[in-house]
Amino acid sequence: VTSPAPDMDGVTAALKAAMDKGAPGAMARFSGPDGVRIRTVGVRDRASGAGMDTRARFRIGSVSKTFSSVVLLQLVDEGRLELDAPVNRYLPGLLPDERITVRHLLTHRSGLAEYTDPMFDKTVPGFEAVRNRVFTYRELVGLSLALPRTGEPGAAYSYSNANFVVVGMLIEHATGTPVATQYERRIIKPLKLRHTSYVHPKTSIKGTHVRGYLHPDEEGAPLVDSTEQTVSWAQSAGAIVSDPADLNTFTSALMRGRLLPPKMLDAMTTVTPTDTAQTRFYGLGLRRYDLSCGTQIYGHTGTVQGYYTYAFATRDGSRALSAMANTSNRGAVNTALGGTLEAAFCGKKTA
Ligand SMILES: CC1(C)S[C@@H]2[C@H](NC(=O)CCCC[C@H](NC(=O)C[NH3+])C(=O)[O-])C(=O)N2[C@H]1C(=O)[O-]
Repeated sequence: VTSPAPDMDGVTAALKAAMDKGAPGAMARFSGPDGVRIRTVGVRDRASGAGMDTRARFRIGSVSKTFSSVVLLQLVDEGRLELDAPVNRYLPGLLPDERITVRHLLTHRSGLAEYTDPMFDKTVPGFEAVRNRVFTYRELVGLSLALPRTGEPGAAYSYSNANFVVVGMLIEHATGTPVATQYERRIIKPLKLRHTSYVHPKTSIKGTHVRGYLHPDEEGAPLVDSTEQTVSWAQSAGAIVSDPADLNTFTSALMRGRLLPPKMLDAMTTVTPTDTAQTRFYGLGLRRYDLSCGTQIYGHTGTVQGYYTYAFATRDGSRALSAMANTSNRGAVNTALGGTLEAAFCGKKTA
């Protein structure tokens, strides 16, 4: 079955809509059987006026969770961790409930509370309070445990960065190395992701990069340049830097089975619904979106101060799209940017 050609006019329209809603710029890169298509709108740097550029790096936020999930699932495949083992078997005393398992973390069903809700309740003050801070994993887990749990282990999906902070702790416990080493050895080097890095707690982004701009809560207040930050509030839940080409390489390679053996990839892509409409699903550190044309795409979304990201591929890895807009705290921008997915994977709408 031949797949539909991407509707790149539709992708451009979605990027322009993201700008209309408040993004200084946006970009998308599609990789498919007929090659690569790129589109850019607006600027990657408001001060210099430098145009958006698909060779520029940016913060991918929670797309990092899929990188962390791949490393953890490789460790499971190597017999060094067990998916259905209690987290406390590996990290004694860390969590107050022995029933919370490794799988509960990867599916956001642990009941661990989302500490970024209070942290970023006031968007700019919250960001300024942490942008140069360096947290330990245990401090972040402590912030979550200070809040009421969201449910019983295994009961309901409730997204929390805390889950993937603990995933980072498990990776470091099982390997005796920092997560950065594992990303490099297991994903970045094998896939030759030359513009992907985990530089926590450094605040700068090396090479050509996109500057990110945070919308304050107060309507009409000037944008805040949020490019430089440690992202220590997220770490293994959101601190990776990458670019569109590397993200497409990553999602395609993952779906083609280059990072995980078939049974582990099947486990990762076994999903449950996260919305009542049953078009949004979550597996093990991986989202599945069911598009209007029947195509199912797998990947992750990201929201980090100044950057919205989508990084998805088809189940056979033959088609991939990554899209980014350099603003955040502006839901309408995120929604508009999401329009690139339907255009890219479903092609031109027939009348
Ligand atoms: C589930 C999400 C959306 S939130 C989660 C993670 N990002 C964060 O936890 C940061 C949230 C605050 C970001 C900030 N918002 C505020 O400060 C609002 N007061 C902004 O918009 O820059 C990520 O990335 N994930 C997204 C994901 O997985 O798509």
